[in-house]
Amino acid sequence: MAAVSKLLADLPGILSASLDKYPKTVQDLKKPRILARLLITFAVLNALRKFKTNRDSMLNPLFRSEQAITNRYFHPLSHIPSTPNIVSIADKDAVREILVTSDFPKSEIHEGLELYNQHNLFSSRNKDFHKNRRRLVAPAFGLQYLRSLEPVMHDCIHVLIRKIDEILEDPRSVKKGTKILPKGQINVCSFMNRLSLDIIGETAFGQSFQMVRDDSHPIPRQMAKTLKRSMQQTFNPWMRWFLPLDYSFLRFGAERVKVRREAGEQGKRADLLQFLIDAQANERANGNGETGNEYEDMIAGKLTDRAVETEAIVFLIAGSETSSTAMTNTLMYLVKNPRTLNRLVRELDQATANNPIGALPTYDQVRNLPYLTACINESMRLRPVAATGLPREVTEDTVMGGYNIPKGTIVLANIPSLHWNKEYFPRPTEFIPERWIPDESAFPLIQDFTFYPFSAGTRNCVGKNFAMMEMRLILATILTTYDIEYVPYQRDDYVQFITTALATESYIIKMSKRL
Ligand code: HEM
Repeated sequence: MAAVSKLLADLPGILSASLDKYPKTVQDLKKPRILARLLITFAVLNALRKFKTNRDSMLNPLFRSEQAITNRYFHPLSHIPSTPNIVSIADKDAVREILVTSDFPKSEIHEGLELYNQHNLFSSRNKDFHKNRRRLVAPAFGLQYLRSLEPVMHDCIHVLIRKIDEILEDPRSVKKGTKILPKGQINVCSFMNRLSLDIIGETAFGQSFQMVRDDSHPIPRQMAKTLKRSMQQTFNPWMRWFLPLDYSFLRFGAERVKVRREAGEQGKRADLLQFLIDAQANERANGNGETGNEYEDMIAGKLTDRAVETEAIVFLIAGSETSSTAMTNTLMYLVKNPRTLNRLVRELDQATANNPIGALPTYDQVRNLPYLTACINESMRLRPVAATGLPREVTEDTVMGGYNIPKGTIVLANIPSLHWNKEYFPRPTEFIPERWIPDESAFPLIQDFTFYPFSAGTRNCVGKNFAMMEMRLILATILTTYDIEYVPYQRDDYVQFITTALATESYIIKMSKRL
């Protein structure tokens, strides 16, 4: 202790000595000393605060004071070792082993998505918890239940069509402060993002964010900022000292659940939130509800009130940018490949030929269209949402692809490399939807376990059916309502924080109403 206090006392001198190499005046000499003192005070205060939060969360695993929610000084990755222990794997058999056969648990990095310091379906590494929670939540994404969401999705898509029409008519009718594009041009990246937020808002919280209409709801923006910053902090831990994370968007989830509960029988509607509330009520009625021991309830995956709020927020995080990026990418590949675009439009026109004017394509009309599915698959092959791969932790010494992998190693199922491997996908960088249609493909049949846009095994995407339904409905509507065309000279590179998105958050295409 004495040595530490001596070091602290000497530090300003040590720091300022290096800064003072060429002091000019007495004032110049003092400045670095003051700065050094300030920095040390700041560091000590933060260390104390971090220690306290750490201690609190160790004493109570469900530590959930307002401070823990809104200002997480303790980050689960703060003790990650600095030596690299990650192996990136793109061999199809090894990837299958990681995700399916051995079903290795998710890596520590996923804990960055723990909310209220509790496990949730996406973040948890605890297999028992995950099994129990997934059993409760998965039926919400069954095809039967999803069908009841079609009218909600249609309502949101109608708003999109109205908004696009408005902008095509008058390009200045965008939100104040947004760049006004030349007449006939639409930023589809922005609209796909806003539409998927509205849909998940409606289905997971019973309320659209009205992002398509107004683009001004604070919650999506605040959430995106926090998650982005959280990922930046994972790789640059020093940022935690200066930029605390703002988790106040969690309150939105809590408020929406409260509103729904208070509305009682009359407020019931068929959506994901109602499913969670009903599942909780069923568990309680069957005597399988919470025991009152918060920690045990969490590990057992019980649907506590907090769990209902958290899972709804998880749907918002996992189910918005993912679908919107996949749709933007598909539109981007289509405008760059007019022959493919024409063929898809023909398929959609045929499927919806009997629709009255203005009616949107229905799920029944689009769910089995081979070319539409092929185009979506091909775009997710070229640009998988998990662009940096899926990290898993090896729980015992193992041999994979002839290599010894010691316990504790992070194995990264490198999905993009797998998808771009010419052994599995000839002419891998080209957008060729025909490769997904066995009768038409010029290539050998696509092998099993080479395509993982939604991952695989126990941790595969629970929202896959939801996403496919949403993407089919939206793409079919856009392509049967508008002619679309490529706009040259724009960036289309992408970045990944939690999921993948276009770096510029913009992709512009020409649109005109079809006659
Ligand atoms: C095109 C759209 C989507 C893609 C490509 C996608 C992809 C993925 C992938 C690759 C994973 C595994 C992540 C990992 O192992 O680290 C995953 C998990 C998950 N996704 Fe999706 N997703 C999409 C849409 C959705 C939607 C719409 C929802 C919800 C409404 C959703 C909810 C989830 C959840 C809750 C998990 C965690 C499942 C578990 O661990 O049991 N996703 N998704």
